[in-house]
Amino acid sequence: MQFTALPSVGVSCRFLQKLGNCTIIMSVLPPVRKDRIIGQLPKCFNRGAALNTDDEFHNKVKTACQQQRTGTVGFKISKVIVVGDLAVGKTCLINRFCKDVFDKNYKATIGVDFEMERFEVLGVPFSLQLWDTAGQERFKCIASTYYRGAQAVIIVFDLTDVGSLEHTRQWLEDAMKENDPTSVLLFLVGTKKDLSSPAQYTLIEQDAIKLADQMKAEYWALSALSGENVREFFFRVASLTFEANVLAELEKSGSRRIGEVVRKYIKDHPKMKVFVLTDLEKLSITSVGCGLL
Ligand SMILES: Nc1nc2c(ncn2[C@@H]2O[C@H](COP(=O)(O)OP(=O)(O)OP(=O)(O)O)[C@@H](O)[C@H]2O)c(=O)[nH]1
Ligand SMILES: [Mg+2]
Repeated sequence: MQFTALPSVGVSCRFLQKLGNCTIIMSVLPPVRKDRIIGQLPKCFNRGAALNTDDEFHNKVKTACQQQRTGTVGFKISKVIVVGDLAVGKTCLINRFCKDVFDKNYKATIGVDFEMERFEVLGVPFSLQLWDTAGQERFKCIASTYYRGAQAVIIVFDLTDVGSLEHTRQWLEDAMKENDPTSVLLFLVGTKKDLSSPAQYTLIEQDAIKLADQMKAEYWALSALSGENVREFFFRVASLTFEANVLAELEKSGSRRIGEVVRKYIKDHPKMKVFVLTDLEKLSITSVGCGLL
């Protein structure tokens, strides 16, 4: 077996692997940055408007990650879309977290932009695909074509602009047209905290918490300019989407395991035909019959 290093492309390092006449190109990612490692479930921002108030990751998720169960906790990616009115600060928020920069000049996003952020959660590689969509009406049509398949939706408003909070209902409705509401995690995020006075902040926060409760979203307030709560927020998004992702996989692999037991039995008894009716929803075998072939 022979390996040849190729020039690196983006963050990945590529190798040519020779297997007989066959050449395989393998991509090897560098290790996850030390400041993207999550070992504990990060706290919510406000216990009155949180998706969950647990102190730790779900036990089933911790156990699966400890045992590194193949197929259940392999490399994972979740799609996250960021929506909200124009100029509320979506791009600045993503840029503060992913690149640690802040631009005070407004440059409208045209259609969509995309960032990939890599984490390690409970020892398992995990990536967030962050889709930064345009808030301007004329680009909405293009942006909405990227909504489908989101595991989390971040709805952004400007803490100094009540109108942008009111419009979040419409953004949610549009995002949900393309997604399954039962499996998407929602976050309602107020930006530009540095610009609002304590009195102004308290007022808008009351409305935002009420709305978050109605939407079943988790509420956060932050500032891309100062960086306040930005890292905490994205760690929370990464952790909750990871947890939901692993729980969904565990549920699926539970159903697969029953199928595997049945297949094995048939193989061990080639002259016997085994009929098995399973209730995959409840993961229970409801009836079994057999006969000679
Ligand atoms: N003071 C302050 N200004 C901010 C903050 N976040 C964003 N801004 C400013 O708000 C303006 C709009 O920010 P963007 O991030 O481009 O807004 P957007 O939501 O991506 O806008 P579209 O791409 O048009 O949808 C810019 O001038 C930013 O500098 C913040 O936390 N504090
Ligand atoms: Mg933008």
